[in-house]
Amino acid sequence: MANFAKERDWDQFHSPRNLLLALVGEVGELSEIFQWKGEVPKGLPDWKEEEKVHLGEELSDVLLYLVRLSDICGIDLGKAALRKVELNAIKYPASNNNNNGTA
Ligand SMILES: Nc1ccn([C@H]2C[C@H](O)[C@@H](COP(=O)(O)OP(=O)(O)OP(=O)(O)O)O2)c(=O)n1
Repeated sequence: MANFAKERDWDQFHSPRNLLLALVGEVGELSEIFQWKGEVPKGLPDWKEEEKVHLGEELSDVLLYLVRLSDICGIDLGKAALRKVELNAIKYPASNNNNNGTA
């Protein structure tokens, strides 16, 4: 993403705030795919191939803007995410199976 922006002289647009707004916009586009459908089964067995391709595109847009936002903010997202998984494991021990994550 850093190379992609540099090659197009887009660093000027990729400020933290702009990237956050772009990310939220793509989350909106992702939400539109599920809008009005009601609950859908895991694996989306009834979806057409083109709908799944579209879903993959919107998921990717969210991921790419998230990665770029993290980079531009000087956050090592891989490292931060692994640390967060460790923190989650401490907060929600596997032995405590009555805790569904809402407490
Ligand atoms: N200033 C920009 C514009 C685009 N992109 C990249 C990141 C996203 O992966 C994708 C977003 O492109 P679009 O804004 O064209 O959005 P869509 O692909 O969702 O197109 P549309 O909104 O027409 O569905 O391109 C980027 O990094 N910086």
